[in-house]
Amino acid sequence: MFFEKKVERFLEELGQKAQLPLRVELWNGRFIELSPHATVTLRINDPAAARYFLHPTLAKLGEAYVEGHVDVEGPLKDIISAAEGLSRRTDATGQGRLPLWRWAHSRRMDRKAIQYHYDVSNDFYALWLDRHMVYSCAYFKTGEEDIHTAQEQKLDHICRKLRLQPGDKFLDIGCGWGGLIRWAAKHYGVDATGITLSRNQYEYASKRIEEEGLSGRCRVLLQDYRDVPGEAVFDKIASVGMFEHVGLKNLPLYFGVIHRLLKPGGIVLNHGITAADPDNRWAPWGGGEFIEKYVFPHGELPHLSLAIREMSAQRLEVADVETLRLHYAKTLWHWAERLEQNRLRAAALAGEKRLRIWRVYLAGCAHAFEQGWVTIQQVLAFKPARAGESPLPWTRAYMYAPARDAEAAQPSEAMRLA
Ligand SMILES: C[S@@+](CC[C@H](N)C(=O)[O-])C[C@H]1O[C@@H](n2cnc3c(N)ncnc32)[C@H](O)[C@@H]1O
Repeated sequence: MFFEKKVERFLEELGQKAQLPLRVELWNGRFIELSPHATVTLRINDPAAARYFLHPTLAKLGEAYVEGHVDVEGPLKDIISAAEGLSRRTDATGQGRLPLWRWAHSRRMDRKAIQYHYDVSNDFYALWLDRHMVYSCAYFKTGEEDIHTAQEQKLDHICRKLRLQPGDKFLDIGCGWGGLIRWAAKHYGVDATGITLSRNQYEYASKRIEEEGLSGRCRVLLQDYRDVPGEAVFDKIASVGMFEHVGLKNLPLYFGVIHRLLKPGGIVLNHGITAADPDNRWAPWGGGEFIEKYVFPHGELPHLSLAIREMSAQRLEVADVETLRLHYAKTLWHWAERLEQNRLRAAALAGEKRLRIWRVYLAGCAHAFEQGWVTIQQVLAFKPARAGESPLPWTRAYMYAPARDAEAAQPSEAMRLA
């Protein structure tokens, strides 16, 4: 009883101090209005759940919702802003924690983490991803495009940056449901191989490769990046939304594998989320803890400077960096809204708890990118062949060539000193 009163008082005080667009409905039917213009209703279902609100963080609030102790109604953006507002009351600075320990990232540990996130249900992912099932930041040219167009633009952007040519041996590390390998084989005439640790993705991608008549020049393997054999096998390598799973400890190993697999003069594009914090701190206000516990177990984000350092240490020469932070905020809002529109079906396919996790995660990450708590870059690099040569042209014009198939036929000249 004392506890319940304490929570009621805490929430009332909060209402006076913080202007949050929030109406709280308590387990006893009482309402506490935190603003005269509330757009979000938070229902606390039982007094025991009040413990989440004494020192709220994004992790605790997310957990209260995922475990069914609270329900929430209102526009997604307002819900996430209100959650941040509550967390700011607990900790004004919100500084994320330092990665004091580092996960071992053994093959077994990584496989289990990947299965947890990706082997949910292909139909569940199909409800809110685009028609190619691309599960990474899209590329917008106006910001008005739908998610299907923006993802196709992203696939082209990557293929052009890599200067894919007919006959190139192309590897996509962490290929997901195979969107990029199918696109590259179909439109750029490459021989494409994708690897993934998710059986669901492997089965889905294999089926679509066959259905689209790409067998023979496009394949997917169920394989860990550490186990791809050979040396100087590929002309071009992409890794898109995958290196977040590698772990800080294994970055030298990961970039070392890429260096081993690339032919001299070969090009790699590493597209991945990075920590905004230069010391690789987790996302603030408990956001990182929620992701670790419920979404991407053992994911770790390096700051861009560390990513570039580790690439360079493995003798990959960094040529170009593009930040896509707001592109990812927009992509995530698209996914979150599409999931909202399909909530009933999503719960039927993946279960109510998973739906709740994904609602928090998609809207929460959209907010995190919007606020600059995390960011994302495409880093283009190459394995130098000879001094005085680069496989890339003098200008960036090649990245924006108008027609993919025409460009593939007429590549621009690579840089070379006479
Ligand atoms: C966020 S998804 C991105 C998928 C795809 N690149 C896309 O853009 O749609 C991450 C991918 O990385 C793969 N992955 C993670 N760790 C891996 C590892 N150790 N070896 C191979 N693939 C891995 C997962 O299986 C998954 O396919």
